[in-house]
Amino acid sequence: MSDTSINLDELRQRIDQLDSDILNLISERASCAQQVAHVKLAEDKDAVFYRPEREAQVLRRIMALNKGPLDSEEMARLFREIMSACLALEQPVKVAYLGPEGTFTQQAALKHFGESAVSLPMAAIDEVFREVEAGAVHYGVVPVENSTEGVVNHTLDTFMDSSIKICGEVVLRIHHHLLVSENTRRDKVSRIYSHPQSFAQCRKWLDAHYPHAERVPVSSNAEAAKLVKTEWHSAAIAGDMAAKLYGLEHIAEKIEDSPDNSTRFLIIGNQDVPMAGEDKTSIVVAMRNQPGTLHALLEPFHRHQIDLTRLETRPSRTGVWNYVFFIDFKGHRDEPQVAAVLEEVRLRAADLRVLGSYPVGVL
Ligand SMILES: O=C(O)C(=O)C[C@]1(C(=O)O)C=C[C@@H](O)C=C1
Repeated sequence: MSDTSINLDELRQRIDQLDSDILNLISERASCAQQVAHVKLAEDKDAVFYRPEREAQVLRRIMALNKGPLDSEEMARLFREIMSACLALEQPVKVAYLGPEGTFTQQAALKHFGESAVSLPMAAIDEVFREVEAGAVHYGVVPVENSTEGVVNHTLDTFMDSSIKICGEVVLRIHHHLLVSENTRRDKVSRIYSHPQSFAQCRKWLDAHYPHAERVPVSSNAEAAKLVKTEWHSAAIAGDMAAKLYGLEHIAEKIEDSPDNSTRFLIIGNQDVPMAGEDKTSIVVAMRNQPGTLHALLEPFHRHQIDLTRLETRPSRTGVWNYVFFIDFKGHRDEPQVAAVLEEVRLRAADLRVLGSYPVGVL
């Protein structure tokens, strides 16, 4: 045997030993999580098991401690899954998302909660809200804005009629691929299915590579992937989850026009989340229609040096609310400075509702 094979055996023995150590440590961690569940139940019989602020702290700490060679995001993803499995021991978490199966929203749900969460597809954004409000699921995941296409108005509008809270956010890099089935004649693609937003995000690429193919908009990327299965001359634009779900092959990868195309999703639920250390707050404010309204609304943020991360205006759907503003800013409602701003804005507004303070997305 050569030297290399002796080294290989030795290295594999070391890996086996390390795996046994990791196994024991993960089991010990899981037992700890089980004990945490008992403590929570002893304190409150309706205890909430999922703790977004704690999860954010655990992941950030791991990223800060990591010395490589694995990069910090990769390491955090491994711990994400360990924590997901630990939470499932305490209570399997049920999450509704904007379906069907295979959408980017499902990918976002699993990125945030890990693979041990039970994810349930819903046909529409309001159904996700309803399921959470009714207590049929613990949390919901809905898209709220895309870096290329802007805000998802339907999600914002649904907040106006709901008492639901925002418990978290997750940002997903969106990669679109041109997909075909094994029966597709790759040289004869004359029709492409996708969601209108995906067509918009891949327009330049399509104009350059498939200028003559018919572009057929459908309700989701996953639906597009499903349709392609049965048509020999069609392709779909969709993401990895849909490709895997329907067993499709890639003709071209990452065809989005903007290399940092990403979508932000909100985690909605019924709980107020304590401070994690790096938080955001989302509010909806109704202002009277009079000169200087926007200045009056924003001035306290400027004076208290609070960083606004998003401002959207939506038409009010009642007579009293002339303008409705959705505002996201850095900080938690329990921080004195944020509480002071909220009080000032409340005095100037016709109405103000805090949709939630929650940890800034970690992964
Ligand atoms: O610290 C807790 O409250 C736990 O339940 C433990 C734990 C973990 O595995 O670290 C699991 C689930 C929670 O969402 C947060 C953290």
